Amino acid sequence: MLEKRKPLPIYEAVAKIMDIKVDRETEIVPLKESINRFLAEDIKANHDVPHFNRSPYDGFALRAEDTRLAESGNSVEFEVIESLAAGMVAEKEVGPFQAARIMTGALLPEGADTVIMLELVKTYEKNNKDYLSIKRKQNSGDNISFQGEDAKKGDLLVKKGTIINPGVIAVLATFGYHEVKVAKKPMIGLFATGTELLEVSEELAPGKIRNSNAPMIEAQAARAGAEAKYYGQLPDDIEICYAAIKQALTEVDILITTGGVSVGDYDIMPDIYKRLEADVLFNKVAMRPGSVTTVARLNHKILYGLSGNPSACYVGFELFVRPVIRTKLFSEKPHLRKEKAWLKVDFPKANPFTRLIRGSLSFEEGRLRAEPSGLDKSSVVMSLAGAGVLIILPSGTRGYQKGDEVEILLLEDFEGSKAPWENQ
Ligand SMILES: Nc1nc2c(c(=O)[nH]1)N[C@H]1C(S)=C(S)[C@@H](COP(=O)(O)OP(=O)(O)OC[C@H]3O[C@@H](n4cnc5c(N)ncnc54)[C@H](O)[C@@H]3O)O[C@H]1N2
Ligand code: MOO
Ligand SMILES: [Mg+2]
Repeated sequence: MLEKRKPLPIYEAVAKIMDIKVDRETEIVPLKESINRFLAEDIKANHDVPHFNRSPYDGFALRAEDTRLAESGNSVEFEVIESLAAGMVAEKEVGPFQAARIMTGALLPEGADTVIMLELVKTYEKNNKDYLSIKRKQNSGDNISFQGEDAKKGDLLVKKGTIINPGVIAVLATFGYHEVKVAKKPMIGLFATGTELLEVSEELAPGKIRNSNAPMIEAQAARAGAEAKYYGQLPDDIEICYAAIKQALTEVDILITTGGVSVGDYDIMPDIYKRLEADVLFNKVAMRPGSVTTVARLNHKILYGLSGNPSACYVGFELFVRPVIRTKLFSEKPHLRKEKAWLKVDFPKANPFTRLIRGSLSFEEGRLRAEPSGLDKSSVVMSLAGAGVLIILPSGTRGYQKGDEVEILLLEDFEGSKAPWENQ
């Protein structure tokens, strides 16, 4: 008689995993290689930005008080005493009725408190000297990029755990970070189990299928910010699997296997956990796909037994592996980001388990709509290609109708969420 498995609600399964204390390591990488890595320290402004008052326009820097009488019927004349390109420092102070020609980005000369745009002045020469006249009053502070207007020294700009995007790179460059302290990419061991599996490059044969889970998980790990160490395919043979898994556990702290976790004659992972004397946290989750997802602990190591069925494997990774990776990457929002959308189709069938439909999003009449990206079956691959979200359909006695508001989990988002699971 088969041992009866107790399905755990998703939030309990997630909580059990998140209770495990994981270590976090850091490393220093060149700024240019830091894209998509996770910051391992808060970034604070180590100086004001800009660190001097500067001109936002090509024009003339002068004293606003001297323009008091300038108006359309009355032009006021200024002598141009020097010309300032960006990067230059003025040699002269701007005195009464004097102006310095100035370019965008140049340090404002002493004495000047406003800049007038080149287009608004008339320039001319008189007695071998340069002059300008203006017919418009300026106020002190007009057209100046003030010191510290972008960032003040000491401001907290980017928090630890933030993914480094091109904007963050610009911030880091501004403050002189030619090297950045980032979280080390977690290394995750990976085996695909199944005697039926062919390598991707192999020709099809009767009863055999190509191994799509391993490359998929490698890509999911990369998307989450980790690296997968792929140990290869294993036949459904307990001795071979046990030896290979035991060896891999000497090298990695997180080990994923796919396949062999259900109740079939060749589903050997439960016996392997027993032999390893690993503590099985759960072996059934009240969700579909991925109900057979099994997670076990061996000291501080985590063993993930993801389903062999591709859609179940995919969902199991996103719900249970990704948040651990993101936690190791210092993220305070390690889970998939949760938002709301309207259903575009009916789901008339009630389900005893929460369903996570692989879906895509669109905007219609200003509203976010979600619809399945393919067949909603645990064994399918094709719906994964178009999946941008997981549509959450909580378990219960009723189905769902087109137009119902539902929660969705975003698969390709940089924000994440703190705790998406409440009672499911
Ligand atoms: N009597 C029962 N049968 C099944 C149950 C159950 O509760 N009672 N659960 C079903 C559910 S739900 C799922 S999901 C699957 C889980 O199966 P396993 O995790 O044990 O995985 P396998 O049996 O090894 O393979 C399942 C399926 O996936 C294909 N597969 C496996 N590995 C790969 C891979 N690397 N790439 C692509 N496809 C792969 C494999 O050929 C099988 O078709 O069990 C149900 N059965
Ligand atoms: O683990 Mo299964 O995916 O619920 O279909
Ligand atoms: Mg099986």
